[in-house]
Amino acid sequence: MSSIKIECVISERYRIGESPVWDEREGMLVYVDITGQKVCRWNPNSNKIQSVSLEEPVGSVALRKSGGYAVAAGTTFAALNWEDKSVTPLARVDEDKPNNRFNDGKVDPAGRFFAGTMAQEIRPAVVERNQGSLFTLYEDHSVVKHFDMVDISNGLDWSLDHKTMYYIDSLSYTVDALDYDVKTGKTSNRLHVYKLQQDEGIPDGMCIDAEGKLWVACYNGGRVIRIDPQAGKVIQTVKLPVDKTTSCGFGGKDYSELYVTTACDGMDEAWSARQPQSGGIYKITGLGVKGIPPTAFAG
Ligand SMILES: O=C(O)[C@H](O)[C@@H](O)[C@H](O)[C@H](O)CO
Ligand SMILES: [Zn+2]
Repeated sequence: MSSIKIECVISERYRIGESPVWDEREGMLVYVDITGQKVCRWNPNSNKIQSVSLEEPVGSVALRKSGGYAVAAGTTFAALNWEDKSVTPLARVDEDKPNNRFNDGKVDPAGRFFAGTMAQEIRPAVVERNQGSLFTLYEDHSVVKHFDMVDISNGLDWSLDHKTMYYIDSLSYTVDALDYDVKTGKTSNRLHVYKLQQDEGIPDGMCIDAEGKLWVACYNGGRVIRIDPQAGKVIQTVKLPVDKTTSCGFGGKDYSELYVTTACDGMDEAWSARQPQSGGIYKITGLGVKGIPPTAFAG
C-alpha cells in the first residue's frame, strides 16, 4: 500500500484558487484566482510565485501551443503572453448576458479550449440559475455553444479513448458523461454517472487519471473523490484539512502528484480561523496513480 501524503505547498490565501495545470515546458504549476482576478504560476524548485493581474474574473487557464497561455476571463477567450503580461482577446461569448462570467475550462484531446459560463455569484454557490452555457474555442478562434441552461459550469475532462466528455454543472450535484466526437468537437447524449451524497459537498473541478478514473474536488466537502465512471461509484476519498476544495490536476514528475486548489471566499472569521490554510494549494502524493499531461490550445 502506498502512503498518502497531503501538504499545503502554496500557503497564499487565494479567494477562489482554481484551474491547476501543470506546465511541463516551464516545470511550473499554473492556476488562477478567479475572483482575485489573477493568473499565477509556482515553481516548485524555487518556491517562487509569479502572477499576472487581469481586469476581470478569470475562470480558467490553459497552455497554448504557440507559447504563453489561453484564458477564459470575464466573457472573453483570450491569449495571455507571460513575458509582457499582455492579454489579447480572441473571442467573446454571452454578449447578451452582462452579469455572466467564465468559470472552469480545459483543452480537449485535439487542442480545442472548452470553457463554461455562469452568472456572477451572489455568494458562493448562490447564483441566478440557468444563465450559463458551455462553449468551445476552436483553433481558428471560432466559437461553438454546446448547450445552455447551466447553473455553474464546472469541471470537465475527456475519457482516455476520447469518446466521452465528463462534465459537471455544480448545482445538479452530478458528474455527467456525454458522447464525444473528437474529430468535430461535438457533444451529444448527456447522462449522469454519479450523484454526490449530501456529506460530499458540491462537485467542482475534475480531472481524469491514467487509469480512466475521475478525481473530483468537492466544494464545501473538504475532499477529493475518485470515481469509477463505468461503475458509477466512488472508489476512494481523500480528505483535506480545508472545506473549500475547488479543483484538482496532476503534475510534477511523471504527473504523479495531485495538486488541489482551494478557496476562502464566503468564509466568516471563525471558519477562517479554524481553517487558516483555506485558499492555499495542496499537493497529494503517494496515490499510486498518475495523471495525463494536459493538452495545449492549438490556436
Ligand atoms: O470556482 C468555481 O467553480 C466557482 O466559481 C466557485 O465560486 C465555487 O467553486 C462554486 O460556487 C462551487 O460550485
Ligand atoms: Zn470550479
